[in-house]
Amino acid sequence: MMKNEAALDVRDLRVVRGGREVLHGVTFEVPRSSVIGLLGPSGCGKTTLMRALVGVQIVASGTVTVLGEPAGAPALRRRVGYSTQKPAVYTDLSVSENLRYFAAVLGAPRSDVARVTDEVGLGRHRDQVAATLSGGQLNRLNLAVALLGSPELLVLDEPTVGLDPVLRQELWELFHELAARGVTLVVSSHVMDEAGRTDRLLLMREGSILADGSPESLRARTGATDLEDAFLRVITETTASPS
Ligand SMILES: Nc1ncnc2c1ncn2[C@@H]1O[C@H](COP(=O)(O)OP(=O)(O)OP(=O)(O)O)[C@@H](O)[C@H]1O
Repeated sequence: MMKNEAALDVRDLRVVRGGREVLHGVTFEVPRSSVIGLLGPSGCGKTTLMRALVGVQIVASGTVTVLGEPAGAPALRRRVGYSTQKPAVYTDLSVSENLRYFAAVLGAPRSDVARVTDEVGLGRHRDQVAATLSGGQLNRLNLAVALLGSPELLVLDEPTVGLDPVLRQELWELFHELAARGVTLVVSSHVMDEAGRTDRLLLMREGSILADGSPESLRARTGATDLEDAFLRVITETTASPS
C-alpha cells in the first residue's frame, strides 16, 4: 500500500445543489496522520465538502482524490469512515447489536465491536436500545460505527455536537490518538473553541476556503490570540481586498 501519497487532494471542486453553486472551486491537500478541522458558519458548505470526500456528492467539476483513488471508488469502501451529522443507526437495536450489524456489513472483524464501544466510552450502555440513548450517546454510537474496520480516513460531521466538555475533550484525545496511529481525520465544527485542537484548519465561508493553516499560523497571520477573532479578521481581509 502506498503510504506516501496525500490523504486528500482536492482540486478546483465545484458543487451545485438545488440549482445554486455551493462550492466555488475548492482546492486543498492534506497529508496523512493529521487532524484537520473544517470550520465555518452554518450553510457554508462543510457537509457538502464532506459528502464529496466520501464520494456521495455529485460534483459539477474538479477532482477529489482520496488515499490515491478517486473519491467514492469501490477500493475505498473499507478505507474511509464517515459519520453524518444525523445519527444513522437502527433505533430499535441496542448499541452492540447496531455495531455487530454494521461490522458484518463492512466486513470488519467482530472484535471491533468491543474496541469501538470502548473508544467512544459507551461500555455501560452496550445493551441499551439506541432509541433510549441521550443525544450525546447517540452521536457517540454514530461515531463508533465510523470507527469499525479501522479506516485510514475518517470524515466526521460535527461529532462533538451536544457533548459536555469532558466528553468533547475525550473525543479530541481519541482523534489525536488515531492520528498518531496514522489515521487522517477531517472533523467539522462550527464551534471555534474546537479549532485550536486541530493540527490544521480549513476555514470556510460561503462555499470557499478563506484560510488554510495551523491554528498557530492563523493566529500569527491575523495577530489575533483568539481563533474566533482570527476568523473574523480573515473575513474582513477577504471582503476588503477582493482579488
Ligand atoms: N439538498 C439540497 N438542495 C439544495 N440546496 C442544498 C441542499 N443541501 C444543502 N444545500 C445548500 O448548500 C449549502 C451548503 O450546505 P451544507 O449542508 O454543506 O452546509 P454546512 O456548512 O454543512 O452547514 P451546517 O453547519 O448548518 O450543517 C447551503 O446553502 C444549503 O442550503
